[in-house]
Amino acid sequence: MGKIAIIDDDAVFRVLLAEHCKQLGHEAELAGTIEEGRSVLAERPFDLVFLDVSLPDGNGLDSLPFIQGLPSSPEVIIITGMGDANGAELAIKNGAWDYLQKPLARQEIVLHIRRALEYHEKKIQRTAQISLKRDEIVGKSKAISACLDQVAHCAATESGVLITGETGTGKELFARAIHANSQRAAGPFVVVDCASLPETLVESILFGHVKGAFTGANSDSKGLIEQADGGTLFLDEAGELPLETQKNFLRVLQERVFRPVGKDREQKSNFRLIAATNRDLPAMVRQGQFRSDLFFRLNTFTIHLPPLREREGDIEKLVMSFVFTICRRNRLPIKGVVPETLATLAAYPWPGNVRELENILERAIIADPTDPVLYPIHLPPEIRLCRIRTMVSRKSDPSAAEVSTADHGQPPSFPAPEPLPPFKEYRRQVTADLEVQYLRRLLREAAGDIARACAVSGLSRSRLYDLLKAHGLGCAAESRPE
Ligand SMILES: Nc1ncnc2c1ncn2[C@@H]1O[C@H](COP(=O)(O)OP(=O)(O)OP(=O)(O)O)[C@@H](O)[C@H]1O
Repeated sequence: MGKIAIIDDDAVFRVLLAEHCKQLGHEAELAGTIEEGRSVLAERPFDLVFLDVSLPDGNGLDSLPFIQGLPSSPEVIIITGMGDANGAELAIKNGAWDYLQKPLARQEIVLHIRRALEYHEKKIQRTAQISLKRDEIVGKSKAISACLDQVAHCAATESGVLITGETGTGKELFARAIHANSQRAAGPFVVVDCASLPETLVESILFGHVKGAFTGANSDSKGLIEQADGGTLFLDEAGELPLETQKNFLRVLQERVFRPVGKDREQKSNFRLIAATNRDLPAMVRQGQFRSDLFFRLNTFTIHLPPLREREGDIEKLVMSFVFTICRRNRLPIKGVVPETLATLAAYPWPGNVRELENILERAIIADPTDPVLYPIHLPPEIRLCRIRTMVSRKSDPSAAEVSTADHGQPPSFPAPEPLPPFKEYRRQVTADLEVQYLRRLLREAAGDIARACAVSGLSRSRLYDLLKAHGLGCAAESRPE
């Protein structure tokens, strides 16, 4: 017996659909708005959700990520009264089970319910069977958990996988996780970096060559495709594959045979293909830069890795993990990280994603290896200024702050987007923030000894007290000597 939720503002349709569900032996819960639907779904686990697109309080499609992020991971069937090809495409791309248009015949509904529930049951069993090895993948956000579910699903199959996502989001890491959790784990994982294949040697690198095939071929050489026999071939930056090589590669994918340069016989290689790209392959297909037949071969199952700025709560976990490994690697005591540093890192949009975060932390740690704590002052100015900019714009216009933190992955650029605060206010905020950071570090290094703090900073005692008072730091104001 399945548990089905129906979210639709058409009361007659809702009740009729619920009747059909009950006749099939399933339970049905009803909701007429997105808000009602969310509270129904939050109360207990569901296997299947019928979701209307136009609801009185918004577009049902916007709730897809919420529904798919639920622990029971229900299948979703989108229903609508109006034909909406774009909405249908969006729904399917976002993992909806199907997209149906009213009016619906009973038989059609019955078939969809049966299929979706069958699939859901198998999915749950499979996920329970696979306990994913994910040692190196840090993060627990809904967005990344959904990707890990897909990794578990792919690892249990032999199908090709296309991993998409911005640079540095972890495409290779996820490809390795699929391999490590698959039946081919004991076999090789061979990386083809399509972006750095020298044009004249592409065939030889991929397919291998025999001795004497060309000038400089002094011995037989195995190509990457042969090396991947029994394991996984990872085609990194697949969008960079030259058109001529795409044609040859297609044949290898269709038949799993290849011919080394200079050899007259074809050879077989039993490999599983995983490809990755940060390019928009469908657009490249439209522009004639990527073969559509190859694209359809690669695109059997797609995992889209979200950018770091969309993984809520993961930055903190990644920072802790990287600080630990970087300190270990450099034989340093493990540094502490103050909340202000985490807040500063969380406010930055990370166009280079996890790789950029790792590099920034490495630089920050190495730059001041003796300090046992990582403060915002250790971070590059563009990252610190990003948070300050957000705080300033939030003060001058609360709605503008939302916009500036989302920032769509663009590196921070100045001048800041509208509304720009008056220069004086902006400068005051920036200066105040830097002063606070400086004073905190000064007090810590001087271990609270004001005379020492004055000596280190070059500030007079009264100026130091004024600054501490202005920023509300410690009880210095009360203990100030007259
Ligand atoms: N979730 C994660 N947890 C821990 N480390 C991660 C995570 N995601 C990425 N990394 C690390 O970030 C770096 C970049 O990852 P990776 O090379 O897999 O990204 P990519 O998407 O393939 O990048 P590109 O598109 O530039 O090739 C690696 O050092 C990887 O270990």
